[in-house]
Amino acid sequence: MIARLSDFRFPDAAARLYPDTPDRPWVLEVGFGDGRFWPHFAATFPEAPNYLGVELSGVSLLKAHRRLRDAGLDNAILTKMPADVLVRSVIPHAGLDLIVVNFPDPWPKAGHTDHRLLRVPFFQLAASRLKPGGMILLTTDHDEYFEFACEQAEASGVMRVESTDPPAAALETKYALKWRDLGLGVNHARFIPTAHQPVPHGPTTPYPEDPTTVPHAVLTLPDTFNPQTFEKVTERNPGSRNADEGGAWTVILLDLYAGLRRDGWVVLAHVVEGELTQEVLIGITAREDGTHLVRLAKFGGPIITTGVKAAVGVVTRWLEGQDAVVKHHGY
Ligand SMILES: C[S@@+](CC[C@H](N)C(=O)[O-])C[C@H]1O[C@@H](n2cnc3c(N)ncnc32)[C@H](O)[C@@H]1O
Repeated sequence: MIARLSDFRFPDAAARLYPDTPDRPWVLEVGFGDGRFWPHFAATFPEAPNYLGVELSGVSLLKAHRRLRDAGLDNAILTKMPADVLVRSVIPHAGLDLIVVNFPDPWPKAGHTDHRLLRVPFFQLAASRLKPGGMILLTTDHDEYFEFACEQAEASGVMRVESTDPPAAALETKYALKWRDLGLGVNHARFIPTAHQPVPHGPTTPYPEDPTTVPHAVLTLPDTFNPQTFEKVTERNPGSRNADEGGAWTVILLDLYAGLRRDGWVVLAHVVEGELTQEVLIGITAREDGTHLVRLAKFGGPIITTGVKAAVGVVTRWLEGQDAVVKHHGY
């Protein structure tokens, strides 16, 4: 099954995601590519563990989905988003038994190591999300990234490193076969948490069922409001040190569209928060009492983050700049 970010809870629970098999171990694979690892690895268990796969590539997602469906792996969920977002916002504390990373992108160029997944912050996050006895398995052909990851795990203060042989299934992935054909060897390590300090999930919530709690504002537009052009608007916030108050965000209002069916407009906004980006629509709709409602639309399945609430604020402030008078802030 394929899940979108908006299909999850923040944090979620294995019992909700896998209602038929809630008591099985829970395995996360990061960057599953075309999905060859899981059918091989799952077959080494008497019953397939619950599986969550996260990938950035939509093409890979579809290939892997077909492969897992054909293998009859019903308790497998695939999702397309950055791994960091999934692990931080969706995975509960002490939720996972295993995190598998096979042949992660090595970002080999000088100055690009900040793009690597396996750095101190990810190890600390992973230690918080793994159960006692859980671990991360890394298999990679890239010697330099392997050493870097081992150093980062030690530096995290919450992981110990064991070098062992990779599971056979990790040698059957598309990249494993590619490196094998080139005659290259692989490195494998287990990263085992030595502490499970909780890392907060942040203030993310699903799109509310109750419309009154959707981020919004109520305002009066001047009679003269009839925009014929729109200049892009960008606002940035460097973020709070307190993760529960949300991190840095950038909001770009890209365009404004007039409704043809009823009195109103829609703003297209691009919201960036670390690895997470969302394109959201914010409606500006006439109400019976003559005021207008500025509200985040459900279209596109947005989740409510600090940056998405801020986007409603950016639209509201832009309208104030067009002489609107705000009656109520609800964001
Ligand atoms: C070198 S490929 C390896 C694919 C597969 N594991 C294999 O062994 O064949 C790395 C994969 O990780 C994915 N990826 C890179 N960064 C990611 C991230 N932050 N979150 C999720 N997937 C990511 C890429 O899209 C790519 O498919």
